[in-house]
Amino acid sequence: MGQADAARVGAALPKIDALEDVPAFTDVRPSDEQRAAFEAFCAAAETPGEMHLGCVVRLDRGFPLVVTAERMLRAEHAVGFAKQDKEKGDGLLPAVGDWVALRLAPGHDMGVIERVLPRRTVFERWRGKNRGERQVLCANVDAILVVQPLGAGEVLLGRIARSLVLAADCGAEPIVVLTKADRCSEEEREGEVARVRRLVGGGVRVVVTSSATGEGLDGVRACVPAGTCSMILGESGAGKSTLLNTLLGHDALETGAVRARDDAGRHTTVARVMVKLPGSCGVVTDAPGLRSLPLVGHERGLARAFPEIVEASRGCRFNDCTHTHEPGCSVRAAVEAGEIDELRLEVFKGLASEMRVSAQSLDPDIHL
Ligand SMILES: Nc1nc2c(ncn2[C@@H]2O[C@H](COP(=O)(O)OP(=O)(O)OP(=O)(O)O)[C@@H](O)[C@H]2O)c(=O)[nH]1
Ligand SMILES: [Zn+2]
Repeated sequence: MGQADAARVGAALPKIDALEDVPAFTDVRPSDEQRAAFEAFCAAAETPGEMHLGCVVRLDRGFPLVVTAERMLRAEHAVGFAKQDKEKGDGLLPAVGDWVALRLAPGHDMGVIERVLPRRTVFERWRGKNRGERQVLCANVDAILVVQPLGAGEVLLGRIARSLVLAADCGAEPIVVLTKADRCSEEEREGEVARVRRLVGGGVRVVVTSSATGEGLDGVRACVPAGTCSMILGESGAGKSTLLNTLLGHDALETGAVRARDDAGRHTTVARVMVKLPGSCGVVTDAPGLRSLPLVGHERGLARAFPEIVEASRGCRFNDCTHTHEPGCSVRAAVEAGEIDELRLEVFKGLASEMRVSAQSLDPDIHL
């Protein structure tokens, strides 16, 4: 996109001055490696004086908003991105949370993203089934807030486990946030929290919240300390936007509202935003309510989320043991001996079998 086109699209985007809760440069911290990569890039650049280190804090209709130490500005992608994009999918396009080398030519209002600096962590999801496309939802994320509502029947353990695997795979800390606590009885709530704790084990934090009563909000704040970036993940209606708005103290994000429709007539969120929580908290990225989070090649995440099962499976007689009916299954033996929780094994089996199926349907090229 040329500067003129970019300016035209830019004019349709929210006015920068009207944006609230946008993190400042000091709220989002580059790692030493990212700073070093930026300096190395500048040293080799033709116009090092025009280069700025920046963080992508919003994408409005795919259009990045970048904060640098001096200012906040809209940016477009350097021409080279279009080519990389075709060759390697959109994994290289800047995502929210990305640190970038931004060129700002004298007299221009719009920056040009010349390079996405190496990511510490990246939360991606697969889309397009076996076409092997990945979409980066957030880069450099420290924790994933896995949101599930209480008071709507049983909490979906499979959904939580799936999110745990994805978080573990990307190297971010998973934290379970159970919303809408005001919607259920004390008894129901205790039962659901116990099931969730049984699923996630002792190493994962579980916070119970209600945006209606204010319960648990400090617990969420404690999970997002200053200088860190968390991403909020949960299906549509889980209460993500309401939770964020309550933490922010005003209605910054649309809740339960009708959103723009995409080409297929589905509701979609047109903006992906990072917001700075008030006080000594860090930033949170709001991801759209995702319909599906397929597991494809997330073996590392599965092993991290279910270490005791993967460990025990090394003793199974068959390498491809599904721990269901095979003789010589160490995992089932460990369940019978009370060493592995049966609930965890049930959930694990569902996710592992999905991953086996998805691996078979994949285009082998995507492993390149
Ligand atoms: N009783 C109660 N209702 C809540 C609470 N939090 C959210 N809700 C309601 O749940 C509905 C969905 O909340 P949202 O915050 O829009 O859900 P979301 O996860 O952001 O959904 P998407 O924006 O579609 O991804 C709304 O009608 C909220 O008013 C809560 O703590 N208690
Ligand atoms: Zn087995």
